[in-house]
Amino acid sequence: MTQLVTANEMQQIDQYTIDVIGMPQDVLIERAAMAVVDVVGAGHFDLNHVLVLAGLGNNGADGVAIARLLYAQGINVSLQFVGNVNRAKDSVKRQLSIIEAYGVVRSEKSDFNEATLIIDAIFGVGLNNDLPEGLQKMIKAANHIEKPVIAVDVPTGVDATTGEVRGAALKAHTTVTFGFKKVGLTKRVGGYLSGDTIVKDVGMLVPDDFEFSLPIMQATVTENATI
Ligand SMILES: NC(=O)C1=CN([C@@H]2O[C@H](COP(=O)(O)OP(=O)(O)OC[C@H]3O[C@@H](n4cnc5c(N)ncnc54)[C@H](OP(=O)(O)O)[C@@H]3O)[C@@H](O)[C@H]2O)[C@@H](O)CC1
Ligand SMILES: [K+]
Repeated sequence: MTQLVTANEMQQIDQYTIDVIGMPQDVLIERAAMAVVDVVGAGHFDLNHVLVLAGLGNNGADGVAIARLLYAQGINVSLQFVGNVNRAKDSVKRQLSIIEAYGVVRSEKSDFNEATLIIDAIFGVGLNNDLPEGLQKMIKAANHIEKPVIAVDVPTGVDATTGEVRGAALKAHTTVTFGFKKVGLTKRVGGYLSGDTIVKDVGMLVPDDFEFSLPIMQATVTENATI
């Protein structure tokens, strides 16, 4: 039984948790990062060279925190910031200043070929337009060499509500999504590109009077194999 949410509903829940409950945003980001690091370390991926792609919003903040945690575990990780770092949100800038102290390698170009695993933390539920041309090209190149990708919250380029692709989208082996399963991960191309989707609780709270607009998704047939 999975409650599905739209991107907007997830953002409302995020904001309620931070603004009303008073949960610090950096705590949510750290818990999101730890949730992804758990999946990275679960033994299904070659961690010889992990490449984290981080964007300029909170999805990117998750990515920078993930790079820091992997580095602290002694994993060979490099961080590529995607976008104009001057336009990055404060949450990302805080993570970038913390990671400076750890000495994590920052890679400017996409060294996809050396990477054995890509962590996609470019865009999440805040995607609100088609991706910029340059990023579309990068994503198509990454999909072409078929490196395993773990998507943070939503595969970059997938609309978390409609499941449509906004110009181009990374194909994920696994998507670690926070709080609730975004409906865009279950339908149209989004359902295919998200790969195995794991929902992880990061401590978000739902207002008592919150009205979900979507039904609770019955478990898929395979999950009901006993019937
Ligand atoms: N909130 C929380 O507490 C928690 C959030 N969490 C994480 O935050 C993620 C949501 O973060 P987010 O809202 O910052 O949006 P995100 O997806 O990072 O996009 C970044 C910015 O990019 C921009 N942009 C959008 N589309 C664009 C395009 N096509 N081309 C170019 N630019 C584009 C747009 O900026 P704008 O254009 O609106 O100025 C947008 O703001 C969520 O998925 C989860 O991973 C977790 O840590 C748990 C706690
Ligand atoms: K992402």
